[in-house]
Amino acid sequence: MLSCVYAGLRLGVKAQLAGVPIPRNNWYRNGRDERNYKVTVVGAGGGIGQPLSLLLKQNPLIHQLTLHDLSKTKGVAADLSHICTPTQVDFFEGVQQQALIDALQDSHVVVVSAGQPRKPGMTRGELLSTNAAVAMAVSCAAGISCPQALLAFITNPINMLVPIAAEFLKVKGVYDPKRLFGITTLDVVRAKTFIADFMNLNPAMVDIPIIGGHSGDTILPVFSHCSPQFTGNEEDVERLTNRIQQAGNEVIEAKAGQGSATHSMAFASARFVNALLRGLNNEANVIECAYVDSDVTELPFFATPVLLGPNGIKENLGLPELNSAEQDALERMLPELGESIKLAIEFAQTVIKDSNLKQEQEQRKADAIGCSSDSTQLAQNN
Ligand SMILES: NC(=O)c1ccc[n+]([C@@H]2O[C@H](COP(=O)([O-])OP(=O)(O)OC[C@H]3O[C@@H](n4cnc5c(N)ncnc54)[C@H](O)[C@@H]3O)[C@@H](O)[C@H]2O)c1
Ligand SMILES: O=C(O)C[C@H](O)C(=O)O
Repeated sequence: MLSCVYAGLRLGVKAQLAGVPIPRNNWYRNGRDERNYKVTVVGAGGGIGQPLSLLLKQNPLIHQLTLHDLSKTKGVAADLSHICTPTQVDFFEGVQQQALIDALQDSHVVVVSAGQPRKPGMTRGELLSTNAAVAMAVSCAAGISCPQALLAFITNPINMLVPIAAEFLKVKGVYDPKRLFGITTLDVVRAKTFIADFMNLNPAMVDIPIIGGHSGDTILPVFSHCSPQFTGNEEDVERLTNRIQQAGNEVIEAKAGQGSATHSMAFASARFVNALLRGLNNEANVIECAYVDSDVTELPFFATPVLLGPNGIKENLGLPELNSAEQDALERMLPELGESIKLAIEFAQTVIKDSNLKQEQEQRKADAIGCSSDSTQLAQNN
């Protein structure tokens, strides 16, 4: 470990002496330690969680990487801990909520990839019944252990789990719409790749906003704002839009029942987490598309480009100006996305009503207005 650090420092000094700029991402740069953040990965033993944790172990802003899953994190953590970067790795595992509460303690960022992936022929919406419990467990644990953390969900159905998480965070009295995210970066990563292929460019040169949500027609790439300008015709836009919208199925079919996208999602989510951390670090102009609490359309959640800062979302940059085909696509998608959000909120409210969380919420309201314990009891009985 130490020899790695010294080798890194030597390389850094040599590069400086030779007038070679030290790459931005090198963790040994200038002896300056900006490694300030604790990131917890929930679902860290899974297909996404493992490669995501590998990428985060190399992130220069993370001092503590905590892995949580029902099982497997002991081995993954031991394995990652041998990698010669200064990031400390620890793990928690087990089905008990306490393991999650302990894992999340004082996290700055929590990234959630826990839950089942689709099988061929399934829609993302069909994952709701199994994966809603993850949104509930993580939100409740975050409310206790890290109410200020940025919470970023990978788990599907993103369009529904983010509104569900918001409901549980509200019950816990810790909902901050600027700190809750559904990660849609994979759609952007795919769009950059497919457009770069078409235009014979390096994908790193391509940028395009993707708005809406994360499933089928709700994924809307805004080709009129592609940079550099998209050179194809209308048919090319239609064909590539369709490929971006269906790219999840492309991977699921190729994996033939062995899960959905994992490595590309690990790449996309590591990039998104890095953007959140750069925002926390107060870097300028950190912009990513994400599915967030929103007032840019009539829907309460919507993906748009957001400017990130020390408290999460600094500014929602809103809808880019749309051409008429994009405006039509937006109007077509709104009812479907709106219906998913409505169902999700109803689902969460039913669970809340049937659980003792409602009582907890009433108690907190009563405490806030300084009620006596007698009147609190009355409120609970009602
Ligand atoms: N947002 C996106 O763009 C995107 C992209 C790809 C996949 N996904 C979604 O990510 C999720 C995970 O995919 P995967 O391929 O990693 O699945 P996976 O089955 O390989 O891994 C999921 C992991 O979650 C763990 N888990 C399940 N319930 C848990 C709980 N309550 N607490 C802690 N851990 C729990 C499992 O033990 C498993 O290790 C799926 O829902 C998938 O649809 C989203
Ligand atoms: O397609 C899936 O179910 C996984 C993910 O949402 C994807 O877009 O690859």
